[in-house]
Amino acid sequence: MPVLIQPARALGCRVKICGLSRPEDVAAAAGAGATYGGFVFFGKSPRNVSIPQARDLALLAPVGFAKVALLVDPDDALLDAVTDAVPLDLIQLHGREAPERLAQIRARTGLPVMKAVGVATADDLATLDLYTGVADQILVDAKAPKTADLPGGNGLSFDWRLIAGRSWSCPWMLAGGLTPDNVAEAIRLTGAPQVDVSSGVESAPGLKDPTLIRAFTQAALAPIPTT
Ligand SMILES: O=C(O)c1ccccc1N[C@@H]1O[C@H](COP(=O)(O)O)[C@@H](O)[C@H]1O
Repeated sequence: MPVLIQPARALGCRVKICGLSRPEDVAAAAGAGATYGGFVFFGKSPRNVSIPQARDLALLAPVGFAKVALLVDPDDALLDAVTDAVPLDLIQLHGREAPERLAQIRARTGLPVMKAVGVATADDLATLDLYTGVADQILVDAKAPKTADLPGGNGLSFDWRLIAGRSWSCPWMLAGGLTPDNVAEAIRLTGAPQVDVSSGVESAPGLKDPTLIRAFTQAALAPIPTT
C-alpha cells in the first residue's frame, strides 16, 4: 500500500534544540538537522551560559542555523548586553513578560520575539491569544509547577489533546517534556509545525547527548505517513 504524506508536513517539522553550552552541542544540533539552537541566560538553569560563552558558540554556528537567546523577564541592560555581544536570530521570552513588553523588546533589539506560554489546563489557552498579535512566534510549553526553580526546561509535558487541531495566526512551537520516544506522537496529535526540546536530549541536567539529539531530530523530521 502506498504511503501518503500530508502535503503540509511532507518536509517534516522544524526542530529547536535548547540549552546548548559546548561547541560539540552546536555541532550536534546543526549536524542533526535542527533549525534553531537555544542559549539559556538564566542563572538558576543547569544550562546557563555566560555572554562570552554564548558569543563563542554562536560564532561556531553554520549559516542558516538560527541562534536563539532564551531570557526570563530581562531588563534593558541584560537585553543590550546579550544582543550587543551575541549574533542572534530570535529572542525567546520565558518569563512573565506582558504583551506591551514584547513590543518594547522587539523595538529595542530589532530582533523577532518568541513568547513562551505555559499550559496545564484549557483555561491557559486564552493566554496564548493575548500574544498572537504581538509575538513573532509563540511557544506552547508545559506550565511549570509553582515550586519549580525554572519556568521551563523541567522535562514535563502537558495534555497534548488540549491543543489537538488548534492553530494560531503566527508561527508556533510545541515544547515541554518532549523526547526522542514521544515527539512523533506529539506532532501527530497536535499538528505542531515546530518542536523545542531541552532536557529530553540530555544524559544529565545540562549535558546534551549527541545520540539523543540525533534520535530526536530523526523522529521529528520524519514525514508522518497517513492512511
Ligand atoms: O532549559 C532551561 O533550562 C530553561 C530555563 C528557563 C526557562 C526555560 C527553559 N527551557 C525551555 O523550556 C522548554 C521545555 O524544556 P524541556 O524540553 O521540557 O526540558 C523549552 O522551550 C526550553 O527552551
